[in-house]
Amino acid sequence: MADESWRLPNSVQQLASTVQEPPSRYLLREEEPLGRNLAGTEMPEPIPMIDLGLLSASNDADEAAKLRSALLTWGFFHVSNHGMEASLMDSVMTASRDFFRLPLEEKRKYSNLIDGKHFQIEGYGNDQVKTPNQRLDWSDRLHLKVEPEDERNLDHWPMRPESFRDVLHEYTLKNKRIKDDILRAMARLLELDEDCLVNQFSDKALTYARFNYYPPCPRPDLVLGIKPHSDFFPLTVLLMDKDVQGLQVLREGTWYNVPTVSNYTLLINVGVTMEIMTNGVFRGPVHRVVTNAEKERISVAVFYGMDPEKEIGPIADMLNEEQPARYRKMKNKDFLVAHYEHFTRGERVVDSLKI
Ligand SMILES: O=C(O)CCC(=O)C(=O)O
Ligand SMILES: [Fe+2]
Repeated sequence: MADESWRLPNSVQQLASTVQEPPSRYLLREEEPLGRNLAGTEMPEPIPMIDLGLLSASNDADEAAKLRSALLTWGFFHVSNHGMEASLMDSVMTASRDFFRLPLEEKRKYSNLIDGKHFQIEGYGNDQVKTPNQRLDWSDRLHLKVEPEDERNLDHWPMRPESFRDVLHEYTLKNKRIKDDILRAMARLLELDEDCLVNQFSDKALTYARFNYYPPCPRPDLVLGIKPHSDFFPLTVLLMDKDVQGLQVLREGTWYNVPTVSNYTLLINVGVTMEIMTNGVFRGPVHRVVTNAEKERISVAVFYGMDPEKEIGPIADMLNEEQPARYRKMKNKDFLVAHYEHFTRGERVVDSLKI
């Protein structure tokens, strides 16, 4: 029988503690479409910081202008004054760190491989490996469905550290309000009805949390923590490691380093579904994560998606004769499958939907 062991990736955390050189499957190749220079460039101006409390309470014109500029240039923005307690943000980071510190056999209880073989989206592990020469990312992750709440697969929710489940539940509740405030502000910028974007997310809408763990890497010049991608779901709320930089954003052909933030802000970005809904006005930025030779890095992303049965397409109120639809419609769940196909090849699914 053919050797299929290439389908089963290692825990990168374990690899990092045992090898001097990353195996060749992790190394960037010369023909890398977006370049092999991983150093990144300093941003010409920082990603805007939006005072969400001010923006939500009074639709403050300066904050709205900053949000518009952030969405049109970076596709990313920081939010402060968002109402989430600093202590909760610390607890999320601590629970994540404690989870990844558990022995491998404990983490594997939540594996994303059924019977150690068949890939599923939820659980602890790595990307699906589809071909023997697929380049692999230098990270492990835990990916969990958090909403709809009655569809949570608690089998995948860690029992250790003990606080993990409660902390994630609490974090999800607090994040939801932040997401709605942001969506309302974005709808106002588009001169849509204020609830137009919020209403795209029904009670069947999917929300996933993804805990990313990037171990130290002996070759940060040749290995990526996460390959270039645009997020799929309309909105991502990211809690970044306060001490270790790693995220890079692509803008007009240049990779920019996103500096760490020491205060309790959240980093928000839009994804390709938002790009389609807004008919290409708010574009899902391409980003990637580089590794660090000495330090581990952790991030926690919450991805806000839609009902899988819903059809995704440009919002009707945004279309007219001058602005015809630029993207085909597609059922969300079919779109998600197409996204993962493109993702493992390092391509953007949204480009395949352009009319
Ligand atoms: O680790 C980060 O800063 C970004 C992670 C990311 O891009 C993702 O999980 O989609
Ligand atoms: Fe991402």
